[in-house]
Amino acid sequence: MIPPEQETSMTNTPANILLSNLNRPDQNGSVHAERSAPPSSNVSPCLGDDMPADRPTSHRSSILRRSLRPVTLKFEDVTYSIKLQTTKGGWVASHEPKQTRTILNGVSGIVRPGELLAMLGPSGSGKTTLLTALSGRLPGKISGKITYNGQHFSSSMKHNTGFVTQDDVLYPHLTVLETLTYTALLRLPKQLTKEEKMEQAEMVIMELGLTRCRDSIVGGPLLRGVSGGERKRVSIGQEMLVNPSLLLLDEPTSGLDSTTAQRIVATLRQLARGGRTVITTIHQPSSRLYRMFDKVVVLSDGYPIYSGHAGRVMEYFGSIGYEAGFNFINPADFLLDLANGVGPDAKQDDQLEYNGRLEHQEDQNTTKQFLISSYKKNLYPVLKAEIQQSHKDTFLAPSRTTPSSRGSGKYQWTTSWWEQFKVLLERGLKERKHESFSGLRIFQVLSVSLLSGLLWWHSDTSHIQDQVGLLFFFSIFWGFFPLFNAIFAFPMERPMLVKERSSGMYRLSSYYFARTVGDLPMELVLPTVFVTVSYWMGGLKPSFVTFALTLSIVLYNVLVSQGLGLALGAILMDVKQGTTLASVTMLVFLLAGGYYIQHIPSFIAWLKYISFSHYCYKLLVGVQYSANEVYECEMGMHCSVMNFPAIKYLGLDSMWSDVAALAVMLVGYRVLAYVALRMGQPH
Ligand SMILES: Nc1ncnc2c1ncn2[C@@H]1O[C@H](COP(=O)(O)OP(=O)(O)OP(=O)(O)O)[C@@H](O)[C@H]1O
Repeated sequence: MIPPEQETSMTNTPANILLSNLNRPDQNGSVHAERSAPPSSNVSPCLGDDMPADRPTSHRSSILRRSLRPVTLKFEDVTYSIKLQTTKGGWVASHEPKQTRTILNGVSGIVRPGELLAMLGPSGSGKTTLLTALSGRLPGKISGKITYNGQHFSSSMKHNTGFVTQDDVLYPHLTVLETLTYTALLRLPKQLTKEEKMEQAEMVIMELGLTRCRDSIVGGPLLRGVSGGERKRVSIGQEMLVNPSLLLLDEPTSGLDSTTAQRIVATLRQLARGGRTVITTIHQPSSRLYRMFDKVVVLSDGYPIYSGHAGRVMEYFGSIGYEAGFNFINPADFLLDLANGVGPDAKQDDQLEYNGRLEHQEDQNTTKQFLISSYKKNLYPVLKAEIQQSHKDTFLAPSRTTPSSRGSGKYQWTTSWWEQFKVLLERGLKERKHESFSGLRIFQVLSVSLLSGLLWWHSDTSHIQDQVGLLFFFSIFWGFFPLFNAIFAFPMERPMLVKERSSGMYRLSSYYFARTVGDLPMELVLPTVFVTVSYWMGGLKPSFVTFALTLSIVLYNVLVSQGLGLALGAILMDVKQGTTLASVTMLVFLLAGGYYIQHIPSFIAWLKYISFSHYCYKLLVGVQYSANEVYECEMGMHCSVMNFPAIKYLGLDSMWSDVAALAVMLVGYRVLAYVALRMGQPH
């Protein structure tokens, strides 16, 4: 540790600057008092709420105020490459070796509890990739070393980490309070009562200044809800509920006005001051924002050009020959120019002719190369020594993490399976009630049922062909409708599922059951209404038992068809592909069902055995007509309905095997959907 009085007498070499920077926070990672001064409070968030920093200390009793398990994050020589997809050759697989692109190249740094680190760099420089790597969510192999209190990323660390993605993944129809309450119910430990969890959600709302919009819906691209800044704070609040020791945020200020952006960064700084380690990527911070950062990592094409104390950045670049001059009041502008290879004296592109621009490009590359090699020569050795020194410290003085938060021991879910199921079910019903009970859907079903009732108005066995047609229509309509609705379920929910599962919020099985059960009421109410209307209007057998059996068969068919839709959605995870495949499938089922064609060549007749509509149709006909029933086959002549060609072709014996075939499909499609979902999910 360098005594402060010596700092000023040291020569301004880059290495010394960094050494003094790295030693600035005290052993516990707490940062200087002047840094924790409250941010300016001249603007009020969420229509005038107070910011957390403006609150008197009596409000600071919340769990948000102090981190329970401080985390020191160190990353050393982090390098990450991806294999580029080659599109050459169109449909034919290319045999050329896949090209590799290095996105991160030897990035190092250290962030202690109480510090706010910002990652800066031009678009595409690798900020998000680095942030994702630090959150333990980057797929593929990362070389280098990332440690959390000297340990590798573990499942308990995952639950101690908050990750706020650039795009807010929130349910648009839930209110701010509902969003945070459901998150609290799912993420807070079972030792807390439901009331205590709800209280925590209220507290987060207060802490993040969302009180006045607590009952407003969150909204989204197609639905007006709270403002972008408020939405961002809801996302931060969701992570804050678990009081994470490590909080990572991807561009939390993008798209926001400078005042809101400042408010969000001020909140982050407050959170850091509570003993958390906070890391954020940021695009174009103003000088006001920049002053709130403790540390910065500057990336240029995936290479670091600076990693250290934010306040010493000008000194460092000055010491290697890049003085900011008068143009740069904002250090972030200066850093971004450097990361783009533009020195302070360089002419801007708009001041150059075409040829000049080409030369300018070369100059930029030379500048970048120089900055990268300066980093390697001057900053990297000191940073490495610092990281290794603190490795030793970690070894000598075990960190304050609780035993359960270390190591890779098996993680216990915060809530029971049943609790997760109940909360997810309730949340799903609330979020989708608008969609399920939408007037359009009800109109669609009611109008079709009335129309079919009118078209088949009081048909009787003398028009047996028409009656059988109505039963076939039941099987096809209630094959199509639930299938297409179910295809949307998982692809549309995927971002939410990935986000919540990545933070270990719930088991996949509890989500899956809650989702499928939640869809049932509407999936079953609509066909019930439909069958009731068209059955009695259409003049089918006036027997309550036959009606009840007909309804049960249609509902059974709905469940099977919904299962196929869920499976297609989960396998393809793409609505367009899913609906295309579903329409082909239903067309095949329609043609092979046994109504339109009764002389299908034997080599393709097996198609009907994979069609649930065929089984449904067969069962519907089977319950409608009994063996001793007759119909008028010719003028004055009566024949057994069992000899009616369409019914004879079906062969109404062995109806239990049809029920069994549908049961196999009912279970099989759902298991398939679950397996597909599990294979595509983070564990
Ligand atoms: N899976 C991937 N496939 C192809 N390219 C990728 C992939 N992931 C990242 N990249 C590329 O890596 C580079 C860094 O991406 P990253 O998103 O980390 O940049 P960024 O600095 O966060 O950019 P921005 O500020 O625009 O969000 C980009 O050029 C991006 O196109």
